[in-house]
Amino acid sequence: MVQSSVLGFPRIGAQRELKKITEAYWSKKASVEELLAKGKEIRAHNWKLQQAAGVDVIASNDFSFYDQVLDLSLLFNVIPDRYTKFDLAPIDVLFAMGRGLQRKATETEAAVDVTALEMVKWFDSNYHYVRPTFSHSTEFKLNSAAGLKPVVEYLEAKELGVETRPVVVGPISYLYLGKADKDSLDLDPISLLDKFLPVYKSLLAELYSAGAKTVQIDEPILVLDLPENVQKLYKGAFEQLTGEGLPEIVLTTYFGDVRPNLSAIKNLPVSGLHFDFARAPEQFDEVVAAVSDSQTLSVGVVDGRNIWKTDYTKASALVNKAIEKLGKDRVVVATSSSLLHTPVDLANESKLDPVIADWFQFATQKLDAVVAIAKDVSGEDVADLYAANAKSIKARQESSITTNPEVQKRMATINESLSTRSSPFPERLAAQKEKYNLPLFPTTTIGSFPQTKDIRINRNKFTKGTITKEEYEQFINQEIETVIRFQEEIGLDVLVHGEPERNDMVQYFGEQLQGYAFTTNGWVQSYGSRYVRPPIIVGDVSRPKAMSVKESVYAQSLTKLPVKGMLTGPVTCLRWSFPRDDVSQKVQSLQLGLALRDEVQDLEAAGITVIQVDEPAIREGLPLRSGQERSDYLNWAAQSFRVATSGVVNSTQIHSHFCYSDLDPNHIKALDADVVSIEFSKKDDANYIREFSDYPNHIGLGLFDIHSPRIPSKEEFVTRIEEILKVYPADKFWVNPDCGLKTRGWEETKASLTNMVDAAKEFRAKY
Ligand code: MET
Ligand SMILES: [Zn+2]
Repeated sequence: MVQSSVLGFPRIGAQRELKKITEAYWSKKASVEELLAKGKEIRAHNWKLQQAAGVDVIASNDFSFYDQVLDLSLLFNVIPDRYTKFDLAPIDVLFAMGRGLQRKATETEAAVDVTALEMVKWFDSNYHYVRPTFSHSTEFKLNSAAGLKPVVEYLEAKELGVETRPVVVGPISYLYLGKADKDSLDLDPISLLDKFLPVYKSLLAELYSAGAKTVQIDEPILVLDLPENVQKLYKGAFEQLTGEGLPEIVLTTYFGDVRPNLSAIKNLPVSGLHFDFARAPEQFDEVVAAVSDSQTLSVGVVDGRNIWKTDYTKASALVNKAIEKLGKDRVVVATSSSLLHTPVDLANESKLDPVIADWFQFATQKLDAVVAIAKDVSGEDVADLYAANAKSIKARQESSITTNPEVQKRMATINESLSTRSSPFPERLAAQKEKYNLPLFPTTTIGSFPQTKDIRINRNKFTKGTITKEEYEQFINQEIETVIRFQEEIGLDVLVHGEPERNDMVQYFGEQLQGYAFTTNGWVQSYGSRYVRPPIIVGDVSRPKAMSVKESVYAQSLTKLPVKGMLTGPVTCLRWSFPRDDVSQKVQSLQLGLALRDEVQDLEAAGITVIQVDEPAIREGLPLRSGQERSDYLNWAAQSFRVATSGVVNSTQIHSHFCYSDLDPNHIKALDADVVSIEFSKKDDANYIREFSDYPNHIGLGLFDIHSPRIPSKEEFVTRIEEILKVYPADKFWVNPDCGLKTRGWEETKASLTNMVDAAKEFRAKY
C-alpha cells in the first residue's frame, strides 16, 4: 500500500474558533484554562477528521496559538531578556513576543511594557512568522515550563487513538530565518548551530521516548539561494540528530525547487525526503535520483497553497513515475506543504456558484485527494472518484466563465507609453509642491482606521438585509466624518477616509471586479489571530464601474486638507487572492493593472489628486531565488503598478505602501511612485536605513508598530526620528505609522497618532 500523508492542517477551526478564543483571552473574557481547552478541542477535531478520511501519516505539533516558529522560540528558550523579567505565564510570554504587551500595574500584576518581536512573511506565502531573535546571551535549553509542546501534543493524539508524526521546523532553517537582537548586531544566528544542536537533539529524544517513531523536520530554506557555508551544515547537523534513542527523520522542503541545494541533502542519514512537486515539478528527475536506497520519497502533489482541484490523473502519473524508480513501499503521496495556507472546508460555502465550486478543493477536500491518489497508485479501484474528478477538470477548461475577449483585446494595448508617467519625478515634485504646499515632515496615515465592533455589526446587518443600503451608507459616511474630524483635530497633513466600508483591502475590490469569486467562510491565517479570506481569480479580470470614488469624494467634501484616495495595487490583489493556475501571474497582474487604471483616473477626475495604491505584497511575490524568473517578476510587477498609476497629470501625487517584509529599495524604484510608506519601526540596522537614503522619491519610514496595542510616547518618536535623520535626509521625510490601523482600538490609535504628530511638529520647528 502506498501511504498518504498530510504535512499539516489549518489550526484556525472551521468556524474560526481559534481566533475567537485567543481574542477573548487577550481581552480577559476567557480564562487560560478555556483557552487551552479550546486548543485541545481543535487539535482533536483535526486529527479525527484526517483519521476518518483515511490519511495514513497525520501531523501533530502543526497546531499553534500564534505561530509555529514562535512556539519554537519559547520551547528552546530563545526569549530576549525583556520578556522574562515580568514573571509572566509561558503563554503570556509567547503572546508578548508575538504582539507586544503593555499593561498598567494592578494590585496583583506589575506593569508591563514590551514591544513585539519582528514579524515577517513565511517565504512567498501570506502567512507571517515571528522572527527568532538571538543575542550573545541566548542560552538554548528545553524550556519545559508549559510542557514540551511537541511531546504534549503527540501524546494527546496518541491518547485519542491517533498515531501522529510530530512536525518541527528544522534547526538550520530556524536559525537562518532568525536575526540578531539590537544589542548583538554582530552576531550571525547560524553561528549558533553547534550550541543549538544538542538541545534540538534532546527534543527529538524526548519525542522518541514518548513513542514517536518518525518526526517531520521542515527545512524550507532549502528552496532559497543558500550560501555554501550554510549548505555544508546539513550533513554534520543531521548526523548529530540521528542515531540510537532518536526518531527517524523525514526531511521536508516546500514552496520551490531544491536542486541548487541538492548536494546539501544527498546521503543525509534521514529516512525520507519530501519535495513540493505542485510548485516545482521540473525538479522531479533530479531529486528522485538523489533519494538514497534506504530512503522513502514523499511526493507532494496536492497543492497546499491553492484551492484548485488536484488533477488526479496527472498526480497519479507523477507518483507512478516515482514508484517505477523506487517501488511502492518507498513512495508516499503527500500534500505539497502544510495545508495551513488553504481554507478549511468547501462544505461551508453555501453561496458559491456550484458550477465554480466544483473546481475547488479546500483543506478538508484535499484530504480526500491524497487518499484517493494513494489508493489509485496502490491499485485499488477508485475509478468513480477519478471519473468525477476528470469531469470537473474538463468542465473548468471548457467553461466560458473564464474568458473575456474585451479584456484580452485591451491587454494588447499595453505598451511603454501606457505604463510611464508623462514627466520624470523632479518635475512632478515641483508641480505637487505648488499644489499642496505641504510642510517639512508631512504627517499621514496608511489608510485604515479602527474597524470597530460597530462597523462590523452594521456591515453584517447590511449583508443580512436587516438595514437598507441607504442606512448602511449613512452609517459609513458618519464613520468617515469621525475619522476626518479626528485627523484635523490632531493636525495630520494628508488625510484618509479610514476605509470603514472595507472588510478587507483585497476582497473589497475583488467583490467589485468581474472575473472573481469569493467565499463566505474561506479564512486563512495571516498572522496570530488575524485571518484573511482571499478571493479567487477564476477568469479574465475587468472593472465594471467605479469602486471607491464615492467614499473618497465624500471624505474630501468634508475638509480643505488633501484626502488620499486609497486602492489596493495589482500585485497585491493578485498575491492575496488565490490566483488562476491556467494563465500566467503576469497576465493576471496586468489585467488588474488595467482595471485599477480606470479607477485611478476616475478618482482624479472626481478631484481626488493624492492617490495611494498599496503594494504590501510586492516583496512576498518575489521568486524565492535570484535569476531570470525574479527579474521577470520585478519587471511585470512594476509595470502592472505603472499601468495602474501612470495615466494622471504631474500634480497628482501617487503614493504607495509596503509592509511585512525586508524590502529592498531597488525592488520598488521602478514603480516610480511619488511617495512611498514602508513598515520600518522594527528595523534597527543603520545600514538598512541608509539604503533608503539613495531612494530618489519621498519616503515615510514607518514609526510605530500597528500590530501591537502599545502606545509609543512622543519622546520615543523623537528619539526614533533623530536616529533615522542621522542617515536619512529631512527633505524627503514623511511621518507615518508602519501600516493601517484597522486592527487597533480607538484609544491607542488616538494616543499614538497624537504623539507622532507632536513629534513631527517639533522637528518641523527645528529645521
Ligand atoms: C497591509 S497594507 C494595508 C494598507 C491599507 N491602506 C490599510 O491602511 O489598511
Ligand atoms: Zn501595510
